[in-house]
Amino acid sequence: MKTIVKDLKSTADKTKATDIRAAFVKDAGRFEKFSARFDDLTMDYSKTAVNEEILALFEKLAEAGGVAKKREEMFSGVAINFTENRAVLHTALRNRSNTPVLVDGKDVMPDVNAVLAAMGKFADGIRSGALKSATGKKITDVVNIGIGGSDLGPVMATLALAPFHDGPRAHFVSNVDGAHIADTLKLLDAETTLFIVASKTFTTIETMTNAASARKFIADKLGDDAVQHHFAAVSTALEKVAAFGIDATRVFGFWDWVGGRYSIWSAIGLPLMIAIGPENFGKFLDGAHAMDNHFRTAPVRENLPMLLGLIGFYHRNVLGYPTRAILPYDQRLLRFPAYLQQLDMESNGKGVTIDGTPVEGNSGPVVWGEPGTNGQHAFYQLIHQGTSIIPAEFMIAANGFEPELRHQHDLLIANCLAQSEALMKGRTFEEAKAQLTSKGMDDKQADFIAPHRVFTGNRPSITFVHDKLTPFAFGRLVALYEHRVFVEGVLFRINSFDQWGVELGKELATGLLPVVEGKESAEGHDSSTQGLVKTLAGLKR
Ligand SMILES: O=P(O)(O)OC[C@H]1O[C@H](O)[C@H](O)[C@@H](O)[C@@H]1O
Repeated sequence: MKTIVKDLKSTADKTKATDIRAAFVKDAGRFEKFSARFDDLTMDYSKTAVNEEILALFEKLAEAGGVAKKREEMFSGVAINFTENRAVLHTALRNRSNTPVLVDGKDVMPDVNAVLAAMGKFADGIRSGALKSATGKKITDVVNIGIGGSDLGPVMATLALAPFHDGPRAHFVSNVDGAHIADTLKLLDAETTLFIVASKTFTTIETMTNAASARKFIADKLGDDAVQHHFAAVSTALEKVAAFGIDATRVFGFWDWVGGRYSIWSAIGLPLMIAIGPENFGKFLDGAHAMDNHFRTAPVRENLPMLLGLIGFYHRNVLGYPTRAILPYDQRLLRFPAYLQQLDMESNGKGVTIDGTPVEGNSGPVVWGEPGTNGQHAFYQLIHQGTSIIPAEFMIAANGFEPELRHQHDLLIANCLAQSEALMKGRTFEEAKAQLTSKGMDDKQADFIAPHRVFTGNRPSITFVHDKLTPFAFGRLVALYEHRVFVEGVLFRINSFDQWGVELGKELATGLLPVVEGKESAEGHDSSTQGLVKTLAGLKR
């Protein structure tokens, strides 16, 4: 591995791989060579610092890193999340071929199918009005109460598939800040609202606190007996759900081999299913399954998640780029960057390898982004001319859902393509100066202004193009990114599936609550924390 990383460095230098602009001038067939296709999904990575030699080294890197072996282990239920002794089987949740998947010798597929069927029945009941509120009314609003993986997936996906949303209105409450639930409840009629309490562990303080507030909302308005008609739950901790008082027929389980950030395919997807219907939810699973099969079988050079992961590793650990921007040219993918932040940063933000030794080089990058074109008018300045190189990942559909607004969609496409072209090509001093003088500026003034209008170019980007953001295409896209994170994690030699880094803050918050409430002294905390507690106490009313 180490020698291949070194070879990648020296080969990138020797072949001047980062001069992407020159590579395009030299080779008119660059797009054909450095793009890959899976059905209608095209991944154009020709605007990154790759060439034939680098690709050959990518193949070696994947081999030396043991990616294929780990991939098989993941798909076949080996406990690759060894710090928690768990299998990693979100792929079983969308295993539409229904081939057996064994965990400790037991096929998990019958349970997966049973929960999916129960979700479908419940979703249909809510959508049709057969499952009524306590006062016999049809449910008009569904509120998902969850956080992290129990929120980001459903909220992101429901927005992404808005054109298919024909069920009750969907709302999402995650933050423990009372403002979140208060602002949501203000919009709702208790009589026609269903709450879904979504928590893998059913202990997460934010979710439990919001669930208690929601329960009070129903009990105050409709009485205690109404609660059972207005709540459902999703969890792996079924006994804890029972203690909360949610009727067993409205509880949908999943399993410890589903990581929170990989749980949208499980019962955590219930609010999405209620919004778009079980059939469309099935198509969403189909798309992910298609990507799973592609990832599992396609050779490295044709394998989209493999290529995406290898390029990600190359950007981070060979070229040293600290962040990457996710820039969907699709307003409905508004929350996709936030979703990928959890998927990627919670998975690969680790400092220790699987051997318990410090990671050599770097692990996962900072992931951030916003949909285009909004980002263009906010932070693209830095991506184009700032001092950090930020690899960008663009995504665009050939077709929107509003044929009458085709002209707007074409404008969206033009913007997306223009950005990646501008990043790659840039603008030289001579070009900038010529532009100015052609507009009548004198030579001296043009010399003075032109440096500010220079773009270095050679800024890497990947562009994904597909037909349309259908449930199938969307499932495929999410699974693509999951597998990319997997590939990078294997190459970083880390466990991508635990999240110990989240724990410390949680522990300290629990300890600080009585201090903030004034029941315990702040003694023993550092002077900054003590000072802040005191300042806040002074302002408290
Ligand atoms: O679903 P829950 O058990 O409530 O967990 C919600 C979230 O909690 C923590 O922050 C974990 O790090 C996340 O991975 C998880 O998604």
